[in-house]
Amino acid sequence: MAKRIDVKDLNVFYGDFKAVEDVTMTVEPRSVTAFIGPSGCGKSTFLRTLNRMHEVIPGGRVQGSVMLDDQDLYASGIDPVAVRRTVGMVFQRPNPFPTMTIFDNVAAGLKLNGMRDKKKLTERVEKSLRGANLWNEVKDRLNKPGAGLSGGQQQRLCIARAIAVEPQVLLMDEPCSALDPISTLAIEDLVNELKSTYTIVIVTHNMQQAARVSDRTAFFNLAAQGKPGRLIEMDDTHKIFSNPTQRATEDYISGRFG
Ligand SMILES: Nc1ncnc2c1ncn2[C@@H]1O[C@H](COP(=O)(O)OP(=O)(O)OP(=O)(O)O)[C@@H](O)[C@H]1O
Repeated sequence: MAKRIDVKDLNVFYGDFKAVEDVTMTVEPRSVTAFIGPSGCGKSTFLRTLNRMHEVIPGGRVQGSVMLDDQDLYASGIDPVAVRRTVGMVFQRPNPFPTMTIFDNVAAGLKLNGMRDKKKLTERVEKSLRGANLWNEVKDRLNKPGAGLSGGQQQRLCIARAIAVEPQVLLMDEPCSALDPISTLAIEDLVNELKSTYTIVIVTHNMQQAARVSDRTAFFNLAAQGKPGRLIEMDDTHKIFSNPTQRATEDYISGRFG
């Protein structure tokens, strides 16, 4: 199910402003790739190009190609909504649909895709909640609002919602930044489990988190204020954190800037 992502010569714009320049990278299936780098270097912007979410921002456009296995996501005739189904996303702040029940939060995407059979819906909701390590905590209150859960539970609910529609890739944009350390560890454990099924890309400001959860790490940086962000170095995570090739990477991971 998991897919490989091949990005080639990607430039990303907001109107006339080039936010990210010339990124070429490969993300391997069934692995976790972390994006790190100082604030404003374009990690989130670049992440959103991987499921065509960038273009929902007025003026948002890209040049270059993003291949999911052998399909070019930006080829003419590709439906961006179908892309977002295949490449799911989890955001910084848990954002369950506040008035919906826990069950309906997970079932929403399935219903949108036309699944009506109650038994099938129930099975898929349970499977997704189990997959997100939330089932045991919520199985007795599926009909209560999602907004009544703790922050960490809400984020796992959002992960359950994302995996319910069976995506092949999961993009996570600082998924733990609003969570306490215990919930953060729960999400990290979950990421570790999910990578046997999905290709996962995670943006994080937390170096220890990148070192703990990822197989590969990509370091982005700005050449200067007002210049576009660039991919400086991408390698196995242990190599990036122990013996990076680029001076800027070493300075960043050792806390000398950023
Ligand atoms: N909606 C937008 N319209 C115009 N410019 C934007 C928009 N969103 C982001 N930018 C700009 O694009 C550049 C990259 O921003 P982005 O949020 O991708 O960086 P980031 O590395 O994810 O930062 P952070 O770590 O602080 O979240 C920045 O210069 C930012 O000001």
